[in-house]
Amino acid sequence: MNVVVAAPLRSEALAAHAVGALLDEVELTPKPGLVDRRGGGTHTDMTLTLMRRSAHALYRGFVEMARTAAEHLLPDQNLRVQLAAIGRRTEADMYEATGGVNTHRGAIWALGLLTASAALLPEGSSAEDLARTAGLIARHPDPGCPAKALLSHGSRARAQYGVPGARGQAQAGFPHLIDLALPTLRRSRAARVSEVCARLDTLVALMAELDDTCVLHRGGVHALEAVRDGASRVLTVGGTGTAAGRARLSQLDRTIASLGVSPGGAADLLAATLLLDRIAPAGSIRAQHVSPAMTKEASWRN
Ligand SMILES: CC(C)(COP(=O)(O)OP(=O)(O)OC[C@H]1O[C@@H](n2cnc3c(N)ncnc32)[C@H](O)[C@@H]1O)[C@@H](O)C(=O)NCCC(=O)NCCS
Ligand SMILES: Nc1ncnc2c1ncn2[C@@H]1O[C@H](COP(=O)(O)OP(=O)(O)OP(=O)(O)O)[C@@H](O)[C@H]1O
Repeated sequence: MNVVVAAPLRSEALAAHAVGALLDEVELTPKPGLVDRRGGGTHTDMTLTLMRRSAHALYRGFVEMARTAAEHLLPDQNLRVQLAAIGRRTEADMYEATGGVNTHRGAIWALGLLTASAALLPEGSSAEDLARTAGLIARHPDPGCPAKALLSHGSRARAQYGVPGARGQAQAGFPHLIDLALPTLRRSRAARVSEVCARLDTLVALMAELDDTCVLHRGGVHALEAVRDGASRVLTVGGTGTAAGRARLSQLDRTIASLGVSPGGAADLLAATLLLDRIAPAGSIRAQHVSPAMTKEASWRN
């Protein structure tokens, strides 16, 4: 039964889910290269405590995004402008909480858009509808975008390697969430692996497919290919719920440590997947759609 929650309370509930999803992501262990319960991964400026503090600091911004979206009837340019301003204020909250470290910039973007679209659409909307509506919002121009944003690591990687990055992923309606990550999470659960393994499988599936600008800017194409190949090798032996998959995950961990890169984009999309899993009912995902990513993923399950 879907309980209809009054708009202000719903905004707070959605924001709490967004923060909860970020905490679930960071606590998940072992994640190659990323901050987890073992430590900072390949990040010298981040700890688990810092990531937790950062996630909590984003609550206010997510509430504001949800409230603003709830007041709108359409995912229009006006909403985009308002969300961008809130997004930048939320980034400032993050930097204040972390002493200037970029702990969640990509996550504010992805989870902010999804939180806003959940507030805009009726409760119980499907993950597909939430992702599509988030994409509609993201496709509007951002006139307040400061010129220095063009110097971000993601912008540079996009220009140098011609990949769509975080912006392109959102503008396309988060295809990696809908066609790959959420189906992987739910399929791994249905195969009765532990919840930790289902989430790790989801992260690894994302790492195997994503053009992650975090990896590209630190390690270039060679590193991205090594990450994707290592992640695919975990999946081809049945995922992290198997002994062989676990051994290959450890190997991937060592590869990523030696390359000194970090799959931050995959981590963001894992958190976004966990948010959709919390707020969109299971079974509402397109079951018929088969993308190349899913076909590839299906091959490791056979
Ligand atoms: C679009 C954003 C992410 C900036 O992206 P850009 O690539 O220029 O910058 P930056 O390198 O700082 O951040 C990119 C981050 O996205 C993540 N990421 C990397 N690759 C990918 C990918 N392929 N898919 C998804 N996320 C990715 C990583 O965590 C990375 O750190 C965003 O920060 C932004 O424009 N913010 C402005 C505020 C705004 O509009 N907010 C409104 C909605 S909440
Ligand atoms: N558990 C996690 N560990 C590390 N990064 C994460 C994690 N979860 C999400 N991320 C994402 O990774 C991004 C940080 O990655 P990274 O530090 O590589 O970015 P950067 O600041 O652009 O680069 P650099 O640190 O090389 O200067 C954040 O935007 C954040 O959203």
